[in-house]
Amino acid sequence: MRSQRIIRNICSAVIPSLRRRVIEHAPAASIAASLSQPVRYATSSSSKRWLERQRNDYAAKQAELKGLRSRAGIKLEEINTKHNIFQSGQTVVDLGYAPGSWTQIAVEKTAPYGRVLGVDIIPALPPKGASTMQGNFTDLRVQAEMKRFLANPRRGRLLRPQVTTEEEGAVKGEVEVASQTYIEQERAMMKDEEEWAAKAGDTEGGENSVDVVLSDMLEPFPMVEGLSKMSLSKPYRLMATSGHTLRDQVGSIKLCNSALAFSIDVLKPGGSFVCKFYMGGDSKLLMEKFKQVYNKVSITKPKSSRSVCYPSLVLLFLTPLEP
Ligand SMILES: C[S@@+](CC[C@H](N)C(=O)[O-])C[C@H]1O[C@@H](n2cnc3c(N)ncnc32)[C@H](O)[C@@H]1O
Repeated sequence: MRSQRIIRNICSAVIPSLRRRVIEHAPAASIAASLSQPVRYATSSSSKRWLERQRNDYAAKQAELKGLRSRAGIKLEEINTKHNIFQSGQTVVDLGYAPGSWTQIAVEKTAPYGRVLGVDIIPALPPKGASTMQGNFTDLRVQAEMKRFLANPRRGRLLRPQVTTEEEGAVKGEVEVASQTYIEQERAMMKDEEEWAAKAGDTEGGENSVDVVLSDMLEPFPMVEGLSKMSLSKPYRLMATSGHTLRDQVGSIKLCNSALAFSIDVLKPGGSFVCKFYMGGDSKLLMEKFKQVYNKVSITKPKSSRSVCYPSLVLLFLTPLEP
């Protein structure tokens, strides 16, 4: 009886939903067994529906074929095909990058000399070729750190071309890369960053440093389950939407306002801003703000966007910025 009570207490502190579903009627042994089997979630009827939908979803299949971390990357590809946002060598900032498929697309489209900086409030493995920070984007100290990163045009950028084919290797950099060890390359990069930090002092900088700002942030919802996924390779996904339309719209618009202010600070004239938000509520007001700042404002709903109970729109803003 005592051991059952101890386990019950641990469970109630860690996984409230399990407490409700399992503990009330289960003996201690089966409680322990169920704790070691998070697969439970995958067998619920909503998870089955989700798996079924993923199986029949062309964007999910495409994403899997391309090795993307989620189907969201296919939406960004569609937007890029339509509006031609990315060029090789650009600097891209991805706000709310986790799990990382927009970042993956940005890295691919700006290769080999581009640089991509992702920021997210949850921990997630940085996609290959990108730099990432973990923090709450709405915190101005996090934004200051990002601006300091962006101010140094060499930071986060591959200084020498990646040798991918024999032909490319023969053109540039092959001898230099081959003659340097990994440690030597790391040391050179650290020296460069130290010199830059000494030169820049405490200033944030970062104005006119970014070609594309992406924002796919959604207002996080408090964690209620899924804590077992809290790892770098399999991060816990903050629940994206709460199911309460107005709450989600308000949260999404708040994050867009933050991203808009940041984009004004860092975007180069002629740069682009891609921002997702839920239409409704104050979104008309937000649109007016965007129109005051950007020359061209275009609303687009990618083919691969799922139709949800209220329309989720991806907005594309093309500059130049007004003086
Ligand atoms: C829909 S997901 C982004 C998916 C991503 N574009 C991709 O392709 O994989 C939204 C992300 O926004 C992040 N987010 C929400 N609020 C944030 C904040 N204040 N600061 C940083 N990230 C935030 C969430 O943690 C979540 O990972």
